[in-house]
Amino acid sequence: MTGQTIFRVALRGEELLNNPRFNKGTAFTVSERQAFGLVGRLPFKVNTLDEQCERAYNQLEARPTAIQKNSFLQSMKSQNMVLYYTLLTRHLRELIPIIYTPTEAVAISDYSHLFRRSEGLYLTFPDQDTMEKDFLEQTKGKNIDLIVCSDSEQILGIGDQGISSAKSVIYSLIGGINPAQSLSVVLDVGTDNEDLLNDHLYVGWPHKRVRGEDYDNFLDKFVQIVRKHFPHSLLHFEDFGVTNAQRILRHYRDSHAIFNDDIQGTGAVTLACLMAAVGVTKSKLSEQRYVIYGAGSAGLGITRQLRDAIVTADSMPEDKANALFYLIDKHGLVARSLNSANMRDDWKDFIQSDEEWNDVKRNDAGEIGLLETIKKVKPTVLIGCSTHAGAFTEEIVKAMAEGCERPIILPLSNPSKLVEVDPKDANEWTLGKALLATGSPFLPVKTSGKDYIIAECNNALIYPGLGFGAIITRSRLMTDTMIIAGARRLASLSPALKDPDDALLPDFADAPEVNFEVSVAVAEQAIEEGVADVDWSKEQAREKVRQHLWRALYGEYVFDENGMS
Ligand SMILES: NC(=O)C1=CN([C@@H]2O[C@H](COP(=O)(O)OP(=O)(O)OC[C@H]3O[C@@H](n4cnc5c(N)ncnc54)[C@H](O)[C@@H]3O)[C@@H](O)[C@H]2O)C=CC1
Ligand SMILES: CC(=O)C(=O)O
Ligand SMILES: [Mg+2]
Repeated sequence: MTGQTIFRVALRGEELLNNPRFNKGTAFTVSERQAFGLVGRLPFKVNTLDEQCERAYNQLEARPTAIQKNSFLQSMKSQNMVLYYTLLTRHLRELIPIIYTPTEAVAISDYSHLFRRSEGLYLTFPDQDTMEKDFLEQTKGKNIDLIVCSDSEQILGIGDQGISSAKSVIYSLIGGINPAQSLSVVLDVGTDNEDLLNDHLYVGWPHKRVRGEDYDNFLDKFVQIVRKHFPHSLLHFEDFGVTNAQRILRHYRDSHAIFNDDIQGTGAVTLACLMAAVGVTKSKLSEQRYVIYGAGSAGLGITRQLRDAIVTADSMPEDKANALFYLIDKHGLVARSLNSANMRDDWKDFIQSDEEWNDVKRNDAGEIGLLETIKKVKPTVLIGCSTHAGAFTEEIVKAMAEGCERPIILPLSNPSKLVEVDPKDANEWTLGKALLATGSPFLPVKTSGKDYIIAECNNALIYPGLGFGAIITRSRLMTDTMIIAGARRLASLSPALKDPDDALLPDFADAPEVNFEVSVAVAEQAIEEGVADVDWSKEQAREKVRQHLWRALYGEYVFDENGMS
């Protein structure tokens, strides 16, 4: 798209200025002001987008705290979308941590207090009888390609509303998905967070979380509405609780293009990160021993993703590949002896037999902890998805370093305050030997005078590209092989492949280019395996992705009463 693109717009006057999608503020030209009844509604000066960005950035900079900057940007999003996305694009590296992790976690945890304006669709349990009507009200006349929904149970480990819209922004900013063609949805089935239930300003449904059959029926109603009205859409699930995430993905993924970001997005970005790490250590994924600390949606998603990659790429039988993984959750090592109430069905492929662990110290409850596991297993890879801040202590990190030359340590819990180990400490304790990546952004660290860049292993580095690849090919499904194709492409862009001391993953400043490549890889794979519904070939994927990338540009408006509104 260029600045000359013409949009036929049906809105005039206040309505146009109040519509964030079409509002240009002081950038409306003189002729547009005349045609759209804006002459007296705007100050004299016509600004360029550059001038608007400069002013907005100065205002943003004047806000002293990250959360104030976040609120400012949130307001800007509801006033002028092009300006919002342009500003973010121009200051990507600086502003992603403001609109996404870690600051967004603060905004989400204070959602009801910071609330100014609704975004997307709110579907609430007691209103389920009108769900389809409410859905159609919101999507009338729209061509929706992407639906991002969350039931808010596991929002960045803190539990409140507001994540769907933040994840949608990343899709547009990094992935090039037109925000007019995406819909963010809050599925409000209550909350078990007592603080929220007792907060008279809480904007959600103040009720204990609905579970069991009632929950399943509510969710099913929503999924069937999506399938009926937007059969080619991608349905993105975000931050569902651990008892629902995997179950729901399994239930629906063979009938619609479903994507669970915490399971599959995190699995994919971590697979890419580890492909790069084993490139540095000149070994194979199948030659590692993995300890996964926190075996919930993300931890188990990563485990399965890695296991599947080992089975396909390294031709290892599945049971042998399963045996490379040691899961640890709240009750210690996942072993046969674990009390059945603390065991989860999803862990069944990775349960340790008790005989092998007879010689290992257990706590009073008979559980085996992380340190004991590391001492016995001598893992080469330690991944944290536990929300347990500081769990990787000096003793644990040093034990990792004793067991292998270059321990790969990925403390992935978000936001930053929940990280299992500060990368600076892990780097120091291992004298710079550890290969590190975190879930939230961290500054480079210096050990023995040398700078180490800490890669951000966050699903946002890959999910926009995975999604766009599926959308552009109108894929019926989001298959494992499409996800692996995206992960491989991401891994091939790792800076560490050129310089082993560089970051394991590309920088977020390069996220748009990286996701472009991921989209192409996913689109090629979707066509190759026959889940795509397009009449162009795999060879055309790169050009098609390029043509369809959305960019924030004003274009030129012509009034047309039958135009866009
Ligand atoms: N870097 C990234 O891209 C991503 C990071 N995450 C982060 O990972 C963390 C977990 O997220 P989800 O898997 O979605 O949550 P989840 O609730 O599905 O899983 C958390 C797991 O950790 C376990 N756990 C809790 N306390 C523990 C402890 N003290 N020791 C061992 N295990 C413990 C829980 O029982 C549960 O199985 C969050 O902080 C989240 O922000 C999640 C998705 C993506
Ligand atoms: C990144 C992400 O999806 C999470 O922390 O839940
Ligand atoms: Mg998440």
